[in-house]
Amino acid sequence: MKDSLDLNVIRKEITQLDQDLLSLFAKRRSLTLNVAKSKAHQVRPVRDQQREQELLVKLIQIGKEQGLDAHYVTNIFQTIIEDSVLNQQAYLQQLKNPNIKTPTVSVAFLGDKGSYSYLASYRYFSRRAEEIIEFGCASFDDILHQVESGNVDYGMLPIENTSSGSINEVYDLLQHTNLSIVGELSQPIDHCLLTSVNTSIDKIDTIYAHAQPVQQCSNFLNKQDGIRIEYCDSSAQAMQKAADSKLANIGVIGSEEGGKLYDLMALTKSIANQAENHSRFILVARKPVEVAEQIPAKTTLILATSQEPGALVDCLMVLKEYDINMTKLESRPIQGRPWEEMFYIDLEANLRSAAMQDCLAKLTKLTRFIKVLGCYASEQIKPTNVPAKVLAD
Ligand SMILES: O=C(O)C(=O)C[C@]1(C(=O)O)C=C[C@@H](O)C=C1
Repeated sequence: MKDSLDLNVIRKEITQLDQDLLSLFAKRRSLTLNVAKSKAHQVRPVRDQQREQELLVKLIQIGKEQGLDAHYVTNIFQTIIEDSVLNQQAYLQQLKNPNIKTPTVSVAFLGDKGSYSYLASYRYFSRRAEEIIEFGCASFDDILHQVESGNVDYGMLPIENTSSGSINEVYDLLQHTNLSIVGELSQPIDHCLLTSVNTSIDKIDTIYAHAQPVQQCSNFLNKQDGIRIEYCDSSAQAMQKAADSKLANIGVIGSEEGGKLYDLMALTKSIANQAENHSRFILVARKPVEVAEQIPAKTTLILATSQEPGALVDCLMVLKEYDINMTKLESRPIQGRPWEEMFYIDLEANLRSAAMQDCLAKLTKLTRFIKVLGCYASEQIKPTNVPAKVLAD
């Protein structure tokens, strides 16, 4: 057979090319770190969407000349740029907060190895620490307790999901903690039906799962006749139980990545009701952090208004006055005070900015209770759009 059609020869060449690509990605990363150093010096924002758009348009044009379609090129480079922005942000945050502990951090999260919170912890600290001391917990309450008592440095908590909404238990716990929110992370969640042995869907009669994934995969589960759900405290516990069973009738809901840690295989992928399923996590610590001026910041407040008509509207009007965008408004009952609500508000603002300080002073006058839960770097990086004409041409 000609060398050009020999599978082993072709694969060897592909492997080499992929390794060359990795070296180029690493080289690009170190260049963007120099960009961050330069921006730290000049106090220029990390994000420059005009530059991103010019870059994407140029790359699409060059890609087309080499037979690569515009969407493929856009997807690849949006991912590369997102990584660049997050890396630069992590670097600038380290510079702004020299007391942040590295290279070893201890993190408490829900569940054990392979849980979504475990994966989120590793993802968040992959840019910030060299080693993670894992501390799996059985409840959200325990996570906060471990951080409050100084047993661990950080706690990773899921706060909302694009298909099942807010995680009320976490909001309620935040009312009573002295911890600060110091970071956030948006993690894609791809629920799969995993099994410990090679089997088929018609043989499955029991599924182990945590309540959240069950809610998020209700359409898939409702279509499976005669299946019993056995609720577990976390996805990790569910995966461990399924792995121990080694039975063809047992399935478990979890991520493919987490399942691999338990030697589980994906029988059916992407079983969530919504194809785009993301969870937002918050990271809590005993001390607050400062957010560098070059980075988009978020500030989270909790407040209770008076019981008069329009009291919340008055607060929202203050945000309008200072042109501060609100990305989330959640209300939760105040424990022990029937029909009274505590409001949780996420704002696109740096706590240290003059606008946010003035806004806070006005809100304090308008509310019965107000507390800053934290100010942290926003990690929700919206991709820069390429003009439709460029994609279509
Ligand atoms: O060129 C810059 O200013 C960069 O920060 C680098 C980079 C990139 O990775 O290409 C990243 C973020 C900016 O929004 C634009 C471009």
